[in-house]
Amino acid sequence: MKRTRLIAALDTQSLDQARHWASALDGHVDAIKLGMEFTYAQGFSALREVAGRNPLFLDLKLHDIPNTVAKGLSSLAPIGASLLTIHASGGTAMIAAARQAIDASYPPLHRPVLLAVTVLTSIDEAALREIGVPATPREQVVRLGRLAMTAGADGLVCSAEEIAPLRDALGDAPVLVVPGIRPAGTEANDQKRIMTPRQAAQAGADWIVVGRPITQAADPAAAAAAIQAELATA
Ligand SMILES: O=C(O)c1cc(=O)[nH]c(=O)n1[C@@H]1O[C@H](COP(=O)(O)O)[C@@H](O)[C@H]1O
Repeated sequence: MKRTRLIAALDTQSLDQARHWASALDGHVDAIKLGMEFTYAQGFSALREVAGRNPLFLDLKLHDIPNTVAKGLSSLAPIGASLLTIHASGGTAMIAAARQAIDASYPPLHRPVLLAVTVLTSIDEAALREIGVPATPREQVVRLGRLAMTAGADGLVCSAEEIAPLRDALGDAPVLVVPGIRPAGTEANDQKRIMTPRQAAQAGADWIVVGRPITQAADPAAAAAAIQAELATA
């Protein structure tokens, strides 16, 4: 069975903090995720420095009209990210424009994995209803996942609860990236749809994304190593 890989989400505004975490985690994680908190505070030039030799997951969750998303993605090409995010709820035209922009702007051997975020892991059924979506998270994730893959995404961001229904609906094709991961005994924080690293690996996640359970641990490297051990024995 394929190995589930670990992405550490380094959510901070501080360059020193991000550098410190990245160096402590070197060799313990398979990729580094930097998102809007870090990028808005430190700018794009700091991204590569922090990721170092690790693959960079640049998580900016683009969601706009198709032309703006396409041009935004082509502006990101020089950074050389390995994974990028857009919101699946931007719809077919936006996702197709993102696909075209990636194919046109990135060298074929260095194309990032284009991930469509389905339903955020901080959203539950009540929150979906509040925004006018009369579906369970699982139903909505499968609906958006199918739409996004048909429109040209390479993969999907979902919670571990939706891995099995997505595999049933779409097979092995989508790269599944799974946040909302909480090792046993850690705080949920603002996450609603959570599972342990082991559960996500057993369900078939390609990558798990872990932020605070690593970065807020007394020893982040030890926390990451413990998660890797859990993945290896899942
Ligand atoms: O796209 C993401 O990475 C993402 C999607 C999602 O649905 N939920 C989610 O938590 N994330 C990101 O994954 C990370 C989770 O962080 P922790 O909750 O601290 O483990 C954060 O950086 C979020 O921005």
